[in-house]
Amino acid sequence: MGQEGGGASGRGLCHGPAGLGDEDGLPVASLGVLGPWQQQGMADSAQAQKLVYLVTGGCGFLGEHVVRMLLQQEPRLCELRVFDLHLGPWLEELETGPVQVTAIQGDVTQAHEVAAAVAGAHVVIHTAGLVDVFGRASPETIHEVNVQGTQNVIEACVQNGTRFLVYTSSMEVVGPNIKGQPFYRGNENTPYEAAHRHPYPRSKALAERLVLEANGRKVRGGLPLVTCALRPTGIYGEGHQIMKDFYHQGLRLGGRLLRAIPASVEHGRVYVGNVAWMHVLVARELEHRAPLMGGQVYFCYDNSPYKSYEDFNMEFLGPCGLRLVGSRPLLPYWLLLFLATLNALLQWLLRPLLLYAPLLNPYTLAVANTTFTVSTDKALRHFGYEPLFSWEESRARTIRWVQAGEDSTQ
Ligand SMILES: NC(=O)C1=CN([C@@H]2O[C@H](COP(=O)(O)OP(=O)(O)OC[C@H]3O[C@@H](n4cnc5c(N)ncnc54)[C@H](O)[C@@H]3O)[C@@H](O)[C@H]2O)C=CC1
Ligand SMILES: CC(C)CCC[C@@H](C)[C@H]1CC[C@H]2[C@@H]3[C@H](O)CC4=CC(=O)CC[C@]4(C)[C@H]3CC[C@]12C
Repeated sequence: MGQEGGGASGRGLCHGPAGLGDEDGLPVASLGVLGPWQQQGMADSAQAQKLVYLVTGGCGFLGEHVVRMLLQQEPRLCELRVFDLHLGPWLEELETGPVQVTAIQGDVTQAHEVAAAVAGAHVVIHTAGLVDVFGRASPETIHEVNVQGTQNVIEACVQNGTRFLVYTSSMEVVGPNIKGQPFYRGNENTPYEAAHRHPYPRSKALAERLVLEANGRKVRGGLPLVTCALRPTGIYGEGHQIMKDFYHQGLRLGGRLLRAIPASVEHGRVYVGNVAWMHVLVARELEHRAPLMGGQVYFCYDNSPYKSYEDFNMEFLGPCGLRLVGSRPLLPYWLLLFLATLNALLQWLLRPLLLYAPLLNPYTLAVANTTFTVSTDKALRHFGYEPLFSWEESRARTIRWVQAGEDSTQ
């Protein structure tokens, strides 16, 4: 991918918020996009293309779906900036079209890089984050990326006069909590003691609070910032690396996976396409429904069935030839907890020599073993959200992706 210095090209075509100018300074690459079907849609639309969107973490699992969804579903888009620490090769596939796609390699922990990327954007969708519950990164790094990075995004919006900020939070800001209390089909108002010790949920909770508290702050030009936070449950779909890991583990075990979690434990899951669609809708509606939506949180939900983590995965891995062995956990809980604790101890002992970060640790065991599901219609009531993909379609797409055996989401 070609890279340019200086400001993002194509910005001259779009008008920034309140006529603010752009800033320079980041390595950027401009890529035209839109397939023929989208070009047709644009031609049909009487709406002018005028909006500049920035998606941080736009090359991640969710971020890529948000980027593609915006290109398909946001006719007012003029420029789409994709900001990420690691730019994905799939960006190159995007063809020249009426929407300017600007790839920006940058780090959310670097305030000046974020400020340069935000300059001139109308809407920021902040999905970038360090998703680590396995002990790969230090607690300090997780805090820096998830909390300081979010603070940098907020300050950049304020400095640049960008008024609309959508934050990808997580169900983890609520729970499961350290007491392992169940959250059974709860909604945004369900009382629950949110108490965290693990760096990831703690960082997401702090970052979410920063975003919500920033709602109403005056941005450059004097207008108020409008923010809201989306809380997905466990996301699945094309690009879900842990699903692929379980698939390969099952293949290594001769087509079998061994049940570890009771089937009665419900774990909330949501299809990535619907999470992306919810981000696009929120971003679109924030302007018109600011008094209602500003400072609000929304769980991300769809019609995916309530099941245990493993039984849910089998909806995809079963048709790919795997079998879940055992109607009850094959190992008693105390033994799993012992193994998880042993893994944590080994991780600590080996740290000076190598990174040992298996999927099973006391935290992941607790999350997988605690019922946490949501049932709400807040997003429908506030901004008309309905899942774009049915459960059948979400399932079929995910199965197709697992079977394809590649890492691309397409
Ligand atoms: N995967 C899941 O089940 C859930 C994820 N989330 C949230 O959704 C968001 C996206 O998560 P995923 O797509 O699953 O993770 P991901 O790891 O696939 O994507 C995160 C993206 O952020 C980028 N990034 C990380 N550090 C960065 C930095 N310092 N500067 C710029 N970019 C950086 C990464 O390169 C990556 O492309 C995260 O904020 C996460 O907390 C929320 C609920 C569930
Ligand atoms: C046999 C083991 C006990 C099974 C381990 C499964 C775990 C690796 C995963 C079970 C639940 C997952 C988490 C959950 O879906 C909620 C999440 C929300 C986020 O914001 C980030 C990801 C995650 C923490 C997710 C991570 C993997 C699990 C712990």
